[in-house]
Amino acid sequence: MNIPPFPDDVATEELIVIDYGLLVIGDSREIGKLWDAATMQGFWYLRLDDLGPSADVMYALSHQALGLPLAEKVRLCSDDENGSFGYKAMGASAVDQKGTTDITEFMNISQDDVLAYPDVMHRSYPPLISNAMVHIIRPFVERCVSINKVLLNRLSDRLCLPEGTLCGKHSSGNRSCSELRFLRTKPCSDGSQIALGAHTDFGSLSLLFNQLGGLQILSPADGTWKYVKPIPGHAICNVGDALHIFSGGLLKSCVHRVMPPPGLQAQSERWSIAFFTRPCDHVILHPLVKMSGLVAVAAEEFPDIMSVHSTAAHWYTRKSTKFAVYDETH
Ligand SMILES: O=C(O)CCC(=O)C(=O)O
Ligand SMILES: [Fe+2]
Repeated sequence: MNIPPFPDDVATEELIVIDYGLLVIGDSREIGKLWDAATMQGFWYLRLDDLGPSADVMYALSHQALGLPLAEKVRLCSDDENGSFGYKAMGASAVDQKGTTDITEFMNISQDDVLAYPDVMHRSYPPLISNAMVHIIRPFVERCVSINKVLLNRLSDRLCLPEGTLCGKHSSGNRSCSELRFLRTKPCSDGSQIALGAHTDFGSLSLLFNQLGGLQILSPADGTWKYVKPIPGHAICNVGDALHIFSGGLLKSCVHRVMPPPGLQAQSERWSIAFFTRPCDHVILHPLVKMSGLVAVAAEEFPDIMSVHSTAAHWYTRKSTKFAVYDETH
């Protein structure tokens, strides 16, 4: 794809760049950078040397999946118990108090369904997707799972939690709301139209693969919206609510949204791929104060977090319902 340049005259957030290979080998300086990013902005770039080919194949698949006729996609509207997996049409959620609706459609594919294929854990998918499960989707999902495991282990250690604590809350084999998402935003002549409303991510860690701008974060430094510029070869990573809660508020789940791509990019359709790692459904979201003195001290400052005591599945359902109707607190 010929990608028009990201403009240099829009407010853009500088994110810390972290090299995934150095995290894998336990480089202490890189782990320190991950800690700084996760505790300050909650967002960072993750440099992945071999991102290119698998992401390209996934973009092609996302074009085919969201290119299915609308009637077929509508038949895939989420009907699972947590209301997540399957299709979300453009306009299904409100982006402001007036009830203006979003202009982004999704196809969500459950991690459990991908890893268990051909068994079905939550729902089935159209042949276009199921035929790609083994050779295209599963290797990509397995790679995302292993990246997020490395990130969870490094963060778990820095939180002074017993070894493997965070990964243990995400063990595959138990049902979870973890999912792969394909997103498409149609070109929009109104640059002020919010494409996907402000939210924090509901799970633990999100990996985003973007080619065009449009993602904005509410900058923790000054509370204004700033674009995140996509960098080839890098995923954009962020902390979600579950890690914010487990860590007693130390790890930041930053508010973000999607706007139409800026500048010359506005003419293009925006495609994006996201992978969300979420705790297993039965896991209780609560600060891990008994497992880490660091978390216990941090949590004292956040009474709101101390009062959270919800399963991951319930948190997900409650947040996605709020997201659909617009609620300033989501
Ligand atoms: O498309 C993007 O860049 C972000 C999407 C997002 O924030 C989400 O799906 O939760
Ligand atoms: Fe998000």
